[in-house]
Amino acid sequence: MSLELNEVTLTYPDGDGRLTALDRVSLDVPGGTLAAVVGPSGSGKSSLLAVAATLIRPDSGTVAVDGVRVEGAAPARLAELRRRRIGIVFQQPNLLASLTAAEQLQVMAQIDGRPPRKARPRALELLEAVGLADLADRRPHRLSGGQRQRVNIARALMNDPAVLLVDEPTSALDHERGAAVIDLIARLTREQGTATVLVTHDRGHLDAADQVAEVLDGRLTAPATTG
Ligand SMILES: Nc1ncnc2c1ncn2[C@@H]1O[C@H](COP(=O)(O)OP(=O)(O)OP(=O)(O)O)[C@@H](O)[C@H]1O
Repeated sequence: MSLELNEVTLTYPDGDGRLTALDRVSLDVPGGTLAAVVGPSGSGKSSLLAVAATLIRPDSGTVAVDGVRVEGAAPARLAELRRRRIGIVFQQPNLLASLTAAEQLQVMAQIDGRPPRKARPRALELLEAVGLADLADRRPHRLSGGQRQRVNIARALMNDPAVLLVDEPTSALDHERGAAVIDLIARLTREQGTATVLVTHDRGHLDAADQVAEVLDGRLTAPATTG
């Protein structure tokens, strides 16, 4: 399990010219490793995650998810790669109001063509891993913000992804709950063996990371290994 970006450049149309959002960015995240990417607003963090998630194709450079090269892959192959090998945790949990916590996870199996009922044991196991074993049958309106974010994280792990991409998961949480969510992501990264990229603008969250890279104007500093 790994994520590798090599010399990735991404530009967007900008008036008559192009704006360079990522400038020859390289990042190598082995399985079981948490890489934090920090940087100010507009520096390119979301663009980096979108490229790693295979949602945007870069202008140049290569991306490999779990050893599978993304360039030139047919759209159907990319969709399968996203479904099976990539877990994404967005800032906002975006849970479905009518489903219980366990069902939010089971639906991921259904999307992947597997019977949701058979996926229930794995859903309950993951809810236990994120500390929500007792709340599996609650709907989102009866969960706190931190609990919803935990469901969101467990859901991203439902299809056993090789790569876990996490975008500012603590923006809606107070500092203490935010720190607990980051510690949880670090622990799950080790337990599940995912290659995890965590994007944050909050430097208070970096202790839990194995690598820290800073992005400034689309350029990434070489990741420093922490701890
Ligand atoms: N779809 C787009 N079209 C044109 N320009 C874009 C687009 N998306 C992002 N940009 C520009 O690319 C640059 C990088 O944006 P990006 O969203 O990746 O930064 P970010 O670090 O994630 O910012 P934030 O922390 O505010 O989310 C910015 O200058 C932004 O304005």
